[in-house]
Amino acid sequence: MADFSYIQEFVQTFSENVSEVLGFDITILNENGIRISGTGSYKDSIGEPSPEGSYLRMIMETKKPAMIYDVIKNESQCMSCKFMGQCKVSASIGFPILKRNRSVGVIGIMGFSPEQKERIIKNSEKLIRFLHHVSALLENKLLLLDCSQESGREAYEDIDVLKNVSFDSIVGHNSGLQDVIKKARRVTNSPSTVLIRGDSGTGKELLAQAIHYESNRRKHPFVAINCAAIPENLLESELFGYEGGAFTGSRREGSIGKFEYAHKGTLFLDEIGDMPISLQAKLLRVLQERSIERIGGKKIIPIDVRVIAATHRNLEEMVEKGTFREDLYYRLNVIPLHTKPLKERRDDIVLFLKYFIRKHCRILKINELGIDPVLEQWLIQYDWPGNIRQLENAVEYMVNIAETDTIEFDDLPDYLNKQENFDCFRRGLSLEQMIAEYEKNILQTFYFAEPYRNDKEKISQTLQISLSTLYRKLDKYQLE
Ligand SMILES: Nc1ncnc2c1ncn2[C@@H]1O[C@H](COP(=O)(O)OP(=O)(O)OP(=O)(O)O)[C@@H](O)[C@H]1O
Repeated sequence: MADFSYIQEFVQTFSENVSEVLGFDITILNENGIRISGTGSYKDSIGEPSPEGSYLRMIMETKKPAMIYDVIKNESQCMSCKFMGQCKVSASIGFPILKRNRSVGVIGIMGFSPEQKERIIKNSEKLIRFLHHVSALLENKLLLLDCSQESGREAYEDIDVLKNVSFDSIVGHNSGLQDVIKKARRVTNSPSTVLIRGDSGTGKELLAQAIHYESNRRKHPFVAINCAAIPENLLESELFGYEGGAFTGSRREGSIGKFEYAHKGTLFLDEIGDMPISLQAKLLRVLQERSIERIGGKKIIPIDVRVIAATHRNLEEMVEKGTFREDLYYRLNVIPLHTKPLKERRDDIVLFLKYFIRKHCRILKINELGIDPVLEQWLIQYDWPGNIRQLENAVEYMVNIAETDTIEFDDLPDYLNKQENFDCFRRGLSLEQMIAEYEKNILQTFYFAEPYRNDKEKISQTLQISLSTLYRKLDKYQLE
């Protein structure tokens, strides 16, 4: 479901325009009380939590608009605010932002001078009506975004894995996997950094999500960033954000980074081994000091983020070669978890096949398909280089392509065809014929491979058969 993090840029530009027209400062908080837009002095605290007990937070709770016009005397609304003594606001009107009647934020018109105070008091009704419209507009914007996300996702609606992930949504009985889950369960509520190691497509991100959604941070964002997919110069601003005008081409109003988005939640740093060494030092500082500085900014912004990092790289080797900082390695590797490749947990493949067949039949709204038992065995012994992701893609393909209510060999995708010889299964050949097929393939490969091409003596030596046997077989398979 969309929240303000999806439209932060829009909300900030909108606030600036409204502020210019009305002649007041504008600020908007999200449902966690984080400032997601602000003009004037509020601009400096975008991404930061607003003061606990502030009257804007109170509006979010009561879902009712409110006005203050004398902060010092207005005890009922400002008493519990930590910043009451230092507050420079002369008057303000706040209006809740609701989404389907649920409080998702609050917008405030803020006056500081006596003149602004007077205008707010004099025009309060009009301003409240105006804020009502703004609030409805923002609600519509979020709902529209939900719709566009939903239409892309509609087909997946019933599928467990796309709902809040839990450890129960991780498929697999394999004892190694269960040990990992057991360990992960124990550390869900700890703030300590987790480092998940494992090949691509082995469920590292899924495990990270399960840790987040089962932790006491679940109501706050799970933010993922792939350090390998973003160019070095952009990665820094993506992570830490920047102030307006921090560099050529940057947005006028600046931008908050993933660390700030993930405040109180979890930041998943995927492919951490690919993080440029120049950024590693900065990341280490953030992990140690629990605060960030935006690019071009001077302010220290405290952050409360749990970091889960993942990589398929051999970090120890990288440390030795000097391409990964040793101090960062130790800082990240506090709780190490390992996800195993499919070939080390073949006992789970049958479960995955059933799970993915069911999932994709539901997506296509067709009855659940069966699978040819010989094909099932073949899939179990197949060496899945792309792991679970590749297995799922293959199943998705087969479910789409199958013509009967059972998935057959003919339904296998071509890219699997090329890697393994299974034509023999397909045609229902006898064992003798299958062996012959296999033998022919081997001879063909050697006969045409560059270092052996036509060199029968070399081929016979390598395959440890006599030259005459080789001639006989080449003749049998008509390879000459
Ligand atoms: N145990 C599991 N149960 C169900 N689905 C799984 C499991 N493990 C992985 N998957 C699915 O396989 C796909 C790949 O998993 P994921 O993205 O978590 O892997 P990864 O190790 O983070 O991959 P990469 O390193 O390439 O980013 C996802 O669609 C995920 O939902």
